[in-house]
Amino acid sequence: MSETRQAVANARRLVVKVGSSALTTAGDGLDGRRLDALVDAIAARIGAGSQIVLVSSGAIGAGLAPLSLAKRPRDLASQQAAASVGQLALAHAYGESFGRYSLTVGQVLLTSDDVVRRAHYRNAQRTFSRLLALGAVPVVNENDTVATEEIKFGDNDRLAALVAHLVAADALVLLSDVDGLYDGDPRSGATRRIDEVTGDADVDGISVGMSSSGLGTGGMVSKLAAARTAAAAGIPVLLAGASQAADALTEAKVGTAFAAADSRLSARRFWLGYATDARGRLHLDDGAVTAVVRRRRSLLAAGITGVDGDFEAGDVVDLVDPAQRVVARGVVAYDAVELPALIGRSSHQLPAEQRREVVHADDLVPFGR
Ligand SMILES: Nc1ncnc2c1ncn2[C@@H]1O[C@H](COP(=O)(O)OP(=O)(O)O)[C@@H](O)[C@H]1O
Ligand SMILES: N[C@@H](CCC(=O)OP(=O)(O)O)C(=O)O
Repeated sequence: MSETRQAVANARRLVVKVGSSALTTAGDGLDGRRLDALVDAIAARIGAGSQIVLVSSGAIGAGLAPLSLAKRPRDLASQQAAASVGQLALAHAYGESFGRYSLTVGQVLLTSDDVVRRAHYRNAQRTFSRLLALGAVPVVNENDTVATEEIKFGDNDRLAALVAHLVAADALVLLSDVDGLYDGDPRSGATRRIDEVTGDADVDGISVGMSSSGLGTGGMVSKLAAARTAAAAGIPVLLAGASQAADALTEAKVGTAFAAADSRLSARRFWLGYATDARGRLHLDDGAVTAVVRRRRSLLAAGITGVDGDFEAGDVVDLVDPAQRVVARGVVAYDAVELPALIGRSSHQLPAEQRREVVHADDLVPFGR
């Protein structure tokens, strides 16, 4: 068995994420039978000595039927109303289901602010560690009723990866309605499941699509991004079907395994690269991409071809290559309004006070491995 699968099978602390499509059905809401089967698998792993943090989607899906909504609404306010009703049903269902094993659950609702702001981050960390020390199972979801468009995590796959970092998990298990990552969108015809992903090269060129169930949000795109985030934090990931939860949580021989990166990013670089959102974009020419990504150099004004966004010095920006791919992220040293006069010019053409790097190498996280 691969080292990654072994690491998942042996992990002492795991984050398990389950998607809406694995727990709810559009017309009928929460599916108690599937929820119980998931809880059976988690309780067995806890019984075998592991600690588990459960990140569960499904609040919006569970709130539809009680509010007589036929399908997931599109507007934020109705989604938030559905989440408000559904989260209560979800928490109640987990309480009852884990109760069959005399396990107590604790609800943790988070917004991205809670991960980005240091004081909130530390508080959440303390709560998780105390819940686990007391033998409770933390059940996490995004705090949908207060999260506005800009502060929404966007999807619980990303939330799960950030929580895995926050609780220093040894493994992340993503459970969905699909039994792994396929080399093309399974809806588009013959495709093959990928067994193991060791780096970006293994997933380059495969077609990943959005959710098919109408209940999930991120589809495979967000699962791949979450796996990359966890890998950067040094955490191995297993992506499998929720119906395979029992196998995934014992021998970990099912689904797609994503290896953790060899070197774990420091907490600050992890935050910079993965936990925050960028406030703007700097477009780089090929020479600057090579300097920044391969040679780990600072970004100078000479290699920048364009600027988007209304950011200030100290904000986080994405660095984009000529093919429009985000190749790195970093803290910018100038306000957006200052840059147009500097870009494309080499240092000796600039006044002394504008010769500093646009993004210093110490404040830069290149992507791709
Ligand atoms: N390359 C791919 N491999 C596997 N699934 C894919 C791929 N591309 C798109 N998908 C779709 O992504 C869906 C899972 O995402 P989603 O519905 O958001 O799940 P969840 O609710 O578990 O977060 C699958 O049901 C599948 O239709
Ligand atoms: N917070 C939302 C879930 C958002 C979400 O990411 O859903 P999914 O893609 O099914 O994991 C809810 O509970 O409905």
